[in-house]
Amino acid sequence: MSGPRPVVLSGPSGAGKSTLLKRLMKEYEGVFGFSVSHTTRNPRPGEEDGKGLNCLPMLLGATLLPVADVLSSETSEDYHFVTREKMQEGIDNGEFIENAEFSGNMYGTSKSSIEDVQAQNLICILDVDIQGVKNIKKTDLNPIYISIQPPSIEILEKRLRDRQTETEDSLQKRLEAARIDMELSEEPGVFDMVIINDDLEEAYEKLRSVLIEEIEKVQDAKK
Ligand SMILES: Nc1ncnc2c1ncn2[C@@H]1O[C@H](COP(=O)(O)OP(=O)(O)OP(=O)(O)O)[C@@H](O)[C@H]1O
Ligand SMILES: Nc1nc2c(ncn2[C@@H]2O[C@H](COP(=O)(O)O)[C@@H](O)[C@H]2O)c(=O)[nH]1
Repeated sequence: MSGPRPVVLSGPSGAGKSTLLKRLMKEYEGVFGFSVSHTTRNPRPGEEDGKGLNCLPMLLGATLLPVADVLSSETSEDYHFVTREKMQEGIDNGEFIENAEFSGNMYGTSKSSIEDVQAQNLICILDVDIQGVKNIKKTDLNPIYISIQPPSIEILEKRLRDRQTETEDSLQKRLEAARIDMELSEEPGVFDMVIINDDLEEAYEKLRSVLIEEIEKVQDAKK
């Protein structure tokens, strides 16, 4: 796959990946494109099918999505919402670069979601769980791996509860997955950078600084 080096953002659900991403993509318009994943989970209020944070208006099927609409979305990085049958069919047909079961639902990155972004010479951002990280490491994608971590499991729980997107069952599953994720993120060599998202400004600056070289390459290529 060609184009600028992709970026994999991982970390527990509720750690703040979407919040940081949204800000990054707003500051660097025309530099990043979001790889829109598939999932079998139900859409949250405000989420739309197939809407990704792309800094150019994005042609998805017949729908041209204005940047302003995408940036105003609370959750910001929507999915292709599909049934288990449809998702399994795509996996069996080799359409996915990686897929995983998370909190009782299937999630996966299709090859075409990455290719669509790379075709525009944008930095492709993938937001995946730790299983996705492990599976992407077996491919030739060669992304920059960044983990966003919460300051503690207690703060993570509060953020997830305050977000009001999860049932109690889903919240408990996410916290369980978060404990594993937090441990694995400490293993040397898994991530190029681990960012503790305590103070949002500080976390954002760290994210920006680790990506600035790649961002400038894309900006220079556009000149
Ligand atoms: N530094 C921070 N301080 C306080 N609250 C934060 C901070 N960063 C994010 N939040 C809040 O925490 C909640 C979870 O953040 P966000 O939705 O960005 O997490 P996420 O990692 O993208 O989760 P998921 O993987 O489930 O999509 C949001 O309500 C967000 O506003
Ligand atoms: N392995 C993959 N994980 C993914 C993908 N898309 C999202 N995710 C991760 O799922 C959880 C939950 O997301 P939510 O939107 O339901 O809160 C979160 O950790 C994401 O990083 C994917 O394509 N593959």
